Amino acid sequence: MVAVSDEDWMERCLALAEQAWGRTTPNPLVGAVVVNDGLAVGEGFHPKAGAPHAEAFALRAAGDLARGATLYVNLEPCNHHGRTPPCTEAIVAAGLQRVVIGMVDPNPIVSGRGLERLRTAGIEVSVGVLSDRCERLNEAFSHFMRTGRPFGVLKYAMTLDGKTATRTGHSFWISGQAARARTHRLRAFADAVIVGGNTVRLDDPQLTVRLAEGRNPLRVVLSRTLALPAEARLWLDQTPSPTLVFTGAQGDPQMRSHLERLGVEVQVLDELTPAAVLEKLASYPCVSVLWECGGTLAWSALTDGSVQKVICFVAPCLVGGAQAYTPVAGEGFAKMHAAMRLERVHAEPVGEDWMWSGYLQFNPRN
Ligand SMILES: Nc1nc(O)c(N)c(N[C@@H]2O[C@H](COP(=O)(O)O)[C@@H](O)[C@H]2O)n1
Ligand SMILES: [Zn+2]
Repeated sequence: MVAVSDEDWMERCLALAEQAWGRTTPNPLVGAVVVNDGLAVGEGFHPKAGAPHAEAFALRAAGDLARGATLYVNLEPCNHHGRTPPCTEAIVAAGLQRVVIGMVDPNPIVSGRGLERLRTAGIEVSVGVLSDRCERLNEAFSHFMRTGRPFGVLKYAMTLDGKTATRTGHSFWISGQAARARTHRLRAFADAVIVGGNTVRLDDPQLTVRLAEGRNPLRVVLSRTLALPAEARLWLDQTPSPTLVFTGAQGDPQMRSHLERLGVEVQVLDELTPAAVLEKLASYPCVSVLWECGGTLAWSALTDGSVQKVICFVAPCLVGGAQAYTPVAGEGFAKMHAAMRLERVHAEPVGEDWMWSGYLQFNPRN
């Protein structure tokens, strides 16, 4: 690879890190490159939690050529004994001259200590190369580290007249193949995909990754009453990944027994709210969740701080009808000035559709 600037090498780190997309939970996505005399002499990425860190792979590949070289890595090297030894010690021992870092590690047991250790050893350290891209790649990890709660992404597809189904509830398919493949890539990253009982009744979804590379997420259903179909693909086929149902005290006991007989775990919460569900999922650990639910649950998740990012696919078609199927329903606001506004908004074409994404403005849980 011909690369000349720090940014180019950091770009390579990001590409390496992405090779473990969806496989590192609860750890971040990290890639590293050792560059000696303008040439990459060692590369690596963190493949999964418990495995060596990206820096360890890159240093191992570089061997003696690491001496006097520069290490590029998108996250601050760790300086703690976790499941693996501290990368800072390996970097010092390998005799690197310079370390270029994309972002400081938000993990409080690392944050800043890795930089300090390297500088104390006389290594030149530069921080913040392609920092926006590095932060975005590990936005879920950063949120989880800061708040202890999973990063929530609300994803939906709608027609140009703002509907998520026709007046009869038919919704296959709103968006085209490319947008659906993009959704599957989001699923491959999320630790859990969450829907409500209505979505199970209406769509009988599988919530698996079929149009992209990657592993299947935990499949989660929220249902206050457990008024659910006895036969649904989420319970009849649990080979792709387990299904977990959350209900409240008024959940139908017969349906609960039926689901449990099929091997579905049912958890009863005193208060069935999106925030309470995320609190439970945090301990799995789920670092990120994808809300693929209908409008009523989407409203609850948005208003109780369980969504940090919104991704909306807009399909160039119109279906008319009343307001039955809208992406966000619930009580709604009375005045426009109360609207939840997104920041860092981005729009791009995906096949014949457009994908809009943005982040919810400050909320104590964001
Ligand atoms: N810089 C860096 N490179 C990697 O490849 C990493 N996986 C990390 N992770 C940091 O270390 C923590 C995990 O440590 P163990 O794998 O359990 O030893 C993780 O929370 C990050 O802070 N960092
Ligand atoms: Zn490390």
